[in-house]
Amino acid sequence: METVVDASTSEEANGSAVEKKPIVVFVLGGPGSGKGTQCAYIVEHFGFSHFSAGDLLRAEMNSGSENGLMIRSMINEGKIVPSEVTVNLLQQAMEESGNDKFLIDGFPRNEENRAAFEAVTGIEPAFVLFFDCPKEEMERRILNRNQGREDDNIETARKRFKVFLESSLPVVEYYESIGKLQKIDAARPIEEVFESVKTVFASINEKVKPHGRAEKKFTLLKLQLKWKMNLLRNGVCKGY
Ligand SMILES: Nc1ncnc2c1ncn2[C@@H]1O[C@H](COP(=O)(O)OP(=O)(O)OP(=O)(O)O)[C@@H](O)[C@H]1O
Ligand SMILES: O=c1ccn([C@@H]2O[C@H](COP(=O)(O)O)[C@@H](O)[C@H]2O)c(=O)[nH]1
Ligand SMILES: [Mg+2]
Repeated sequence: METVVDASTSEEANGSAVEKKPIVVFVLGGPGSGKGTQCAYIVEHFGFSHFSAGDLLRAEMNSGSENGLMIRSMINEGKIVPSEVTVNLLQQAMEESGNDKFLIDGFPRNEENRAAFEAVTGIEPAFVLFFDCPKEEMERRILNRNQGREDDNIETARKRFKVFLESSLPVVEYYESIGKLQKIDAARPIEEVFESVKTVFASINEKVKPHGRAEKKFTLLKLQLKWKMNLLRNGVCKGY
């Protein structure tokens, strides 16, 4: 597996810094594999902002927005919500965070998601964490979660798992093929899983050093401008 390359510290041959891009880490894994749990620890230790695409969609669903009914029906069927909706929510959350280091949890879910995020934001992940967990263990965790999620029932869990195998695993395999995948054995107790996660982040920590305050603000302004230009150029998201 190739070592992680961080987009934020690219330098020209003469050593002068060119562009500081936001640092994005995608966090993938089957339903109930422990993505949200581990992200909370990563935030605490490594100063990232964490955005779960599923959480953003559930908030949008409950906000009374025009997409609410569509999102509810997709979530209850374990289906993948159209990219323009999810990318829009992620982009908004990233802009509003004031941070420039992001953990994007549960996204991209399929190839279309992956391509849309890249086309709209111009950002590729520094690396991708993949929580690898057996189906039976994921099922057990979902059914014991008890957080009032409408999709935490055996019927929807199985649909989500099928969609994960058919649509999300190919994305995981894509990142493996380009050397960006960091695979973690997620079947172990939470603390043990986090030990492995820590090792991954510690080994790339030098490369993902936090930007200074002024630098951070400048990065975000450039980011917003770039997104707007990408939209004008590509028109990827019909909803804008
Ligand atoms: N390593 C672990 N061992 C045992 N239980 C765990 C572990 N990690 C997480 N859990 C528990 O399993 C449940 C699912 O975890 P979590 O919500 O983090 O998964 P997720 O990957 O975000 O799921 P989803 O894709 O459905 O959002 C939670 O109740 C959590 O406390
Ligand atoms: O990028 C995404 C993320 C999620 N969904 C939908 O939400 C549910 C729940 O997602 P969790 O990651 O388990 O919170 C998922 O089954 C999808 O229906 C999505 O469409 N796109
Ligand atoms: Mg989650």
